[in-house]
Amino acid sequence: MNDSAPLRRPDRPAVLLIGMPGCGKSTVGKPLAERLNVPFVDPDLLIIAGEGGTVLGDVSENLDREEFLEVETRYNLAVPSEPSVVAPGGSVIYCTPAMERFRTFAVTVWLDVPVEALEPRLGCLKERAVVIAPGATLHDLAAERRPLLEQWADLRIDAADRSPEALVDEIAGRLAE
Ligand SMILES: Nc1ncnc2c1ncn2[C@@H]1O[C@H](COP(=O)(O)OP(=O)(O)OP(=O)(O)O)[C@@H](O)[C@H]1O
Ligand SMILES: O=C(O)C1=C[C@@H](O)[C@@H](O)[C@H](O)C1
Ligand SMILES: [Mg+2]
Repeated sequence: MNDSAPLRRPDRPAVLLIGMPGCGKSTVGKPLAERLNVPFVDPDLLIIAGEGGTVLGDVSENLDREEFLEVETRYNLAVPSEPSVVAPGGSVIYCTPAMERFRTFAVTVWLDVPVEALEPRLGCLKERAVVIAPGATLHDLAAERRPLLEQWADLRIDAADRSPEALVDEIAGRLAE
C-alpha cells in the first residue's frame, strides 16, 4: 500500500472494501455503489442465501474456522469480475485465493476504524460469525489483521468518527483522482 500514489486504475473496474468487522463495509458499500452507478455485492448475504439460515452464525455454527473460510472463499471467488462495489465479511482477508483474484479486477479500499469505535457497533460476535480465536479480544483481532489489511489494501481510509456519506465522498473522490 502506498497512501500517496495516484489511485485511479482504469483496468480495475470494481471496488473491494475491506476492514475489521463493523467498520462499515456493507453500510458504506451500498451508497458508494449508487454513487458510482454500479451494482452492490455483499457476499455475506449470498452465503446466507446459498447455505441457508437468517444470520451468518447459522451457517458457521457447525463449521470449524477452516471450513467456514472455505465457504467464504468459494462465494468470493464467484463474485463476477465486473464493475461493482463488493463488501465481503471482514474475514475475507484470510481467503487468499479470493483476494488474489480480486486484485486482478478491483481497487481495494480499507476502512480503518479503531477498536474503541467498533465495540459499540458490533452486537453478538457469534451471531455475526466473526472469525476470532476463543478467548481473543477485538484488540487481539485488530493486531492480528492489521498486517494483512496493509498487505491487501491499495488505499487506507481513516474512517473513525465519519458518516457513511462523508466516506462515500472521500472514496469516490480518491477513485476519480
Ligand atoms: N460510518 C459509520 N458511522 C457510524 N456507524 C456506522 C458507520 N458505518 C457503519 N456503522 C454501523 O456499524 C454497524 C456495522 O456496520 P456494517 O455491517 O456495515 O459493518 P461491516 O464492515 O459490513 O461488517 P462485517 O465485516 O461484519 O460484514 C452497523 O450497525 C452500521 O449502522
Ligand atoms: O470479520 C469477520 O471475521 C467476519 C465478519 C462477518 O461479517 C462475516 O463475514 C464472517 O462471518 C466473519
Ligand atoms: Mg458486512
